Amino acid sequence: MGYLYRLLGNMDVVETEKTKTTIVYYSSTGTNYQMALWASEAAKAEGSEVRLVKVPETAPQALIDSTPGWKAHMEATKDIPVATEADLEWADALIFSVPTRFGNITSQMQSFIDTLGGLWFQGKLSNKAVSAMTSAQNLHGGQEAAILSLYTTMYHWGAIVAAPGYTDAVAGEANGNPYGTSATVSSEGKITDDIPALKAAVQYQAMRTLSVGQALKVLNA
Ligand SMILES: Cc1cc2nc3c(=O)[nH]c(=O)nc-3n(C[C@H](O)[C@H](O)[C@H](O)COP(=O)(O)O)c2cc1C
Repeated sequence: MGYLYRLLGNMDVVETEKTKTTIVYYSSTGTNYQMALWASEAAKAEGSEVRLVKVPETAPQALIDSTPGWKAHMEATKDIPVATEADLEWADALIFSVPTRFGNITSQMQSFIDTLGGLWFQGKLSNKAVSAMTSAQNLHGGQEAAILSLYTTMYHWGAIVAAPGYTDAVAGEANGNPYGTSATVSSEGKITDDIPALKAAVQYQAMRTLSVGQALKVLNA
């Protein structure tokens, strides 16, 4: 009863305030950056305020410098802001995009997540709508495992996972991963999926996650 009263009492928040979406990504060769960018454009088109941020790079500079695609991507995205606790606290909806590495997320993303203990302890990561996207080289290279491992953390936060499922045809057409959009990349780092279908799936996932974030604003007001 108290919960319902609070919910209804805050309905004006849903009507009047823009949804805030933070898109957090890690990318070595540009795939997850591209997906994050598509999600950012889609969220803005839906009227959301958006922050597009990358997690800090932790790999040795010598390794990056010796890998041409990695080095070029770091240079091309040097002006993208680095993710902070404040970017996560600010948002109603969080979308993550991270490569699959050995069937898991990258250590760069995990390192950033491991700095969020204080925010979690204060309850500032709860009741946010979240979803995740990934890319991998192989068609069955661990995409689902990577996304699900990230969702384990989200459940600890008390976030609300707004995975695409099969709630729309476009979500199924790009690799059919119901947990989150997954791209397939060649060893040269080029996306081998049908780009319009992949982009449509990313756009749909972004729209769905921020819509859930908008609905959850009543819990966070
Ligand atoms: C150390 C390492 C581990 C990887 N592990 C996997 C894997 O388990 N499965 C897979 O299909 N691809 C794997 N890949 C390929 C990456 O998923 C691919 O490079 C990434 O999706 C590209 O994303 P980005 O362009 O955003 O960096 C691995 C790549 C590296 C460098």
